[in-house]
Amino acid sequence: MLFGTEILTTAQMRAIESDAMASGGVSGVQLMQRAGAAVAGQIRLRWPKPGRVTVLCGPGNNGGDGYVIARLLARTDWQVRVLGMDNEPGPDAAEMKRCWQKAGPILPLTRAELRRNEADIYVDAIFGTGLTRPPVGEIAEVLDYLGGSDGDDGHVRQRLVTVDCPSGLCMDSGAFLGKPRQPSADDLHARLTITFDSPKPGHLLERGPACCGELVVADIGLHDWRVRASGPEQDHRTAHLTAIWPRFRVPDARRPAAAQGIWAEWLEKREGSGGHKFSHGHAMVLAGPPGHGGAARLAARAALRVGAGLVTICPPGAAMIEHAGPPDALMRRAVDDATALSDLLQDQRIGALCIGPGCGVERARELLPPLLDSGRACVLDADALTALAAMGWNGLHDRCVLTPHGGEFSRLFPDLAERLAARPDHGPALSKLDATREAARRSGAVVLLKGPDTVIAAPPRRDKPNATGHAVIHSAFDIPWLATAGAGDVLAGIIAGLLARGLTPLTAASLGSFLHGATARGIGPGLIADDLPDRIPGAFLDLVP
Ligand SMILES: NC(=O)C1=CN([C@@H]2O[C@H](COP(=O)(O)OP(=O)(O)OC[C@H]3O[C@@H](n4cnc5c(N)ncnc54)[C@H](O)[C@@H]3O)[C@@H](O)[C@H]2O)[C@@H](O)CC1
Ligand SMILES: [K+]
Repeated sequence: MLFGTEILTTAQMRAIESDAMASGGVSGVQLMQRAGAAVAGQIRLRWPKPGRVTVLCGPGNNGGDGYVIARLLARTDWQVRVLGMDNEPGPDAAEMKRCWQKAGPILPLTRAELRRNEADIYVDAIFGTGLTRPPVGEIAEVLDYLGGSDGDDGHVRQRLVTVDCPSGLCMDSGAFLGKPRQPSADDLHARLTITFDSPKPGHLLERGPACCGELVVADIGLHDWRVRASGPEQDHRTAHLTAIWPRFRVPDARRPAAAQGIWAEWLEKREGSGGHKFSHGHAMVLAGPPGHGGAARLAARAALRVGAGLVTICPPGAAMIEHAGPPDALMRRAVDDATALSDLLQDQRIGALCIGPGCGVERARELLPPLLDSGRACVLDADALTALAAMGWNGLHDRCVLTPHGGEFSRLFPDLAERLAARPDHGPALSKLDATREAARRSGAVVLLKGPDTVIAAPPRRDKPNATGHAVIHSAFDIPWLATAGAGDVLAGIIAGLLARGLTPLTAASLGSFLHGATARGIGPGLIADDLPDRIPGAFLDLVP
């Protein structure tokens, strides 16, 4: 099992809220008051001197939160203007609206009204998890204004606090409904977003991280119902979705840092597991023809650095000379063809293989059948993925980890990539998470779709083919310098090394992705892939609590 912060889809969040309310343990109004109080509290924490705030309230419960925020800020000497809609919301929001109306008026939610008076802070409580279609008309104009389409880019951005998410953002996918999926200059950017109970996928994927600004996850007392909903008998409902993201604030008890110590334990070489090098696993990296050895060597070095007991690099005989240099700890063995690989794999101590980096597509195509037949844990990257796109899924199994970047993913799963790139016209939009899960289901392998929002998905369990497998989002928007030649080869090697050490494929891929990111964070801008393997030990040390 992997440790991180649990994420909830919007459907899961709604189900937990319904359970909580149905139990009689908490009412909808109480939840709304806690949500509003959490946002008002964050505003007062960051802007201790009361000023002018404009609260924009939408037609549903997100708007209900807005009315609570307005009331609480008005009590603490803020000058509050509320812009709202002339509609009758659900009972909880209606009650909060009436409470606000005892304190002040509701002005029309229009761009003209919004522009009439400048504010120190704008609170976007227009849409949250209930967004189902692209905003249009007057609301779209209000959102465009907040996004800076008047040419005053950054004018509102630094003063925008969003409730649950920037309105228009689909919280399941991180896409803006009705807009292209690429970044756009008038996307709504917040300085601060406060969400409730758990992050949602849209906070971590696509436009979410850039547009939410700082994300605070506020506890509104749903813990007991979330835990119940993720129990083993309910596992179709929640859990199965984990975030690894070092930059957002969650209630103390759920900090990923608490889990990092457990990871460190897994990585530590211990007496109890046997002092012999073979007891820490033997990984093999299949290298390619002369002139292409660098990528495989990066992978092999990384596999050594994550603690595999032995790592052997296996180029064709003609390329052996290229691998004569350091590291001296690396073993070398020629593998010329499929027969040679089959023979070598008779050695049961070889626990994991990495194929793809610098391998050459033809060679990968030749070596894949015996490798897959052996049933060994393996990482298929780069040229192996190109070979696989032509060969189909035959022979793949749940000990395989596929590590495509976006381009490789679209060669392997063209229909999914096409749907993922399409402009979403209703919510929830197909997410990178959905697409990666579907890819894992189709291929029967663990799929790691790379990006600043890496998604790792396991295939469904054999005994539950219709359930979704566990998935992990590793958010790395803060380390753009990791997008550099060879970084993917290092990641493939890290995962192969962790597989050799006996970690499950999903854990090896997720922890590998985390270690890769943590190492890059420690290096900073200017990083080249060669720097990464040798800095992995430093990242290990940081894991120790
Ligand atoms: N359910 C609960 O108990 C809680 C909900 N909370 C808040 O409630 C929010 C969810 O509330 P809702 O489910 O009411 O959803 P929203 O408040 O996000 O909005 C839903 C309303 O907007 C309409 N709508 C959707 N897309 C539209 C569009 N493009 N143009 C115009 N109208 C559109 C829907 O038909 C619905 O009436 C959360 O994001 C959170 O802020 C919090 O108060 C915590 C407790
Ligand atoms: K909002």
